[in-house]
Amino acid sequence: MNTATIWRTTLAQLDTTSIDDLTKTWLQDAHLIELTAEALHDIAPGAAEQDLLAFALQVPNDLAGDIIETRWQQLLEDILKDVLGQPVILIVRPSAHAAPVPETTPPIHEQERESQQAPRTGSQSRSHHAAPHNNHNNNAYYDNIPRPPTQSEFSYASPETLEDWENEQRANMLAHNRLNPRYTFDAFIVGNSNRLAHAASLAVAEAPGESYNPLFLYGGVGLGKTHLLHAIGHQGVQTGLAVLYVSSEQFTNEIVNAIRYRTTEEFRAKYRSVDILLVDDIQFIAGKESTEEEFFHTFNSLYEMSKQIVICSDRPPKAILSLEERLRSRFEWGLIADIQPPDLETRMAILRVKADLLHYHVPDEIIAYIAGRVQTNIRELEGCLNRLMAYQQLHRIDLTMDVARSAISSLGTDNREPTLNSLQIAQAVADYYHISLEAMCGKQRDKYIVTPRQIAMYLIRQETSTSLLEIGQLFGGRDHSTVLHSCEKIDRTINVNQTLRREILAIRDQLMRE
Ligand SMILES: Nc1ncnc2c1ncn2[C@@H]1O[C@H](COP(=O)(O)OP(=O)(O)OP(=O)(O)O)[C@@H](O)[C@H]1O
Repeated sequence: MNTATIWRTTLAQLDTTSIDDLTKTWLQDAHLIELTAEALHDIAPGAAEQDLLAFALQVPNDLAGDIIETRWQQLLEDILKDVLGQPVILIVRPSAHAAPVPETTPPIHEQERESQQAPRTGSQSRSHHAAPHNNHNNNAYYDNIPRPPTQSEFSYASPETLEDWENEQRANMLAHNRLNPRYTFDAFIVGNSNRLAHAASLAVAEAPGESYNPLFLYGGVGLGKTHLLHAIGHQGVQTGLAVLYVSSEQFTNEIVNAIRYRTTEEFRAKYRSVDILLVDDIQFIAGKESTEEEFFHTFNSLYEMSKQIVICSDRPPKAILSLEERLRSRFEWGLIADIQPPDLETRMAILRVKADLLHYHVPDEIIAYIAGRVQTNIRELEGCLNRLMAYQQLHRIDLTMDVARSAISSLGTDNREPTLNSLQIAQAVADYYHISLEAMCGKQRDKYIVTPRQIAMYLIRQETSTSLLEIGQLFGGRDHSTVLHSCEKIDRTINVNQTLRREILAIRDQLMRE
């Protein structure tokens, strides 16, 4: 895909409903430019060390740069990541600075002057450093790249300043809390795998600090923990609360910098002035002594003030081995809710919602096909849908099952195809209905044999590229029109017969597990 296509695909997937008209125009006029590793290294050395694809987004003017960077950068990076299947860093630059040539670092007093104009918050820091009119500050693109303390940070000590600063912090958090606008409760599909986590998150969002405090959510990669965290945040923001979302990595970087530049007062004030603190990937603080210590005090002071704390992790508190005992026990005070990998129906529902959000019409059988392919990571599931859309649009062809197969297998995600063959499917169907494979593939016409046979034909047609003729041969030498008729019959019936649909989903689920 060239960068123009990547950008077009990204724009197609951006839910523009919440974007104002002016920004939409800027985004339409923007150009995506791929950055070489060298250029990225000069702009953001810390980022260059990570395995990221880097792009500069050339936008029409400084104001566009400011707004897109502050409000939409994260979302654009997320979508680009989905489109490309790889983490992406996006550097927003107004056109005057668009060429991916790094600029030299300005004298330090210039940085100080800029820093004094707007106090830094965790949520703002990236945008502040990378402000488009001073691209040199992209050198400090990530918070973990130490920067010299500014005058405003050193002079921050008297209670009066603290109070002003706190008010400003709250206002900033409301305006720039970096919550992903797509991660709302409305956009979250509830199934058995995430019901408890969803209900608990909703309860916390409705009465922060009152129901479960802390709420500890855990589950595997890409299962919706961050989504729920943001959804709680959005609801808090809507009710005028100060919400702070932070990854434990950011928290660690901030505390390291605060210690280094003696700004721990500022750090503490920031974290203790929030109404809802949302911390992602808490497992990463384990074993980091100063971070754990600081988090312990932050936790206590928010808890004592009945402020809500929500924490996410990839494992339950007990399994975070090097975590200090006093923190572990605090994490267990409230409610611990897990998120399990979604079942096939939930995966299909998620895909349906995501496709609808993209205004992308995807036939049910293709939704089922993708949901069957990706079982444990919803991010990957979305990635497949995005790639399918890009593939179809690039080739300008109708979306058929064959197109879906080639799109997904050509992108290397369909790693099950070679191992899933007709015979396996037939065997799985026979096992499910407790009949013998021989009977199912034979001539018998009893109903208890005929229906499984038709289901097996239907599934083989869906899951493999076996031709109608070959399927017919497998099932006692039936001709291709009989096979086609059977497949069409099952296709029609599952739309009206819930039991049959569930049975087929269960067989498919079982097959994918094997
Ligand atoms: N139940 C769901 N309904 C709709 N979308 C979902 C659901 N669960 C996850 N997603 C989507 O899947 C993607 C990955 O989710 P998210 O980033 O929240 O996962 P995570 O559990 O935080 O992963 P990680 O451990 O990698 O941080 C997001 O785009 C999110 O919107």
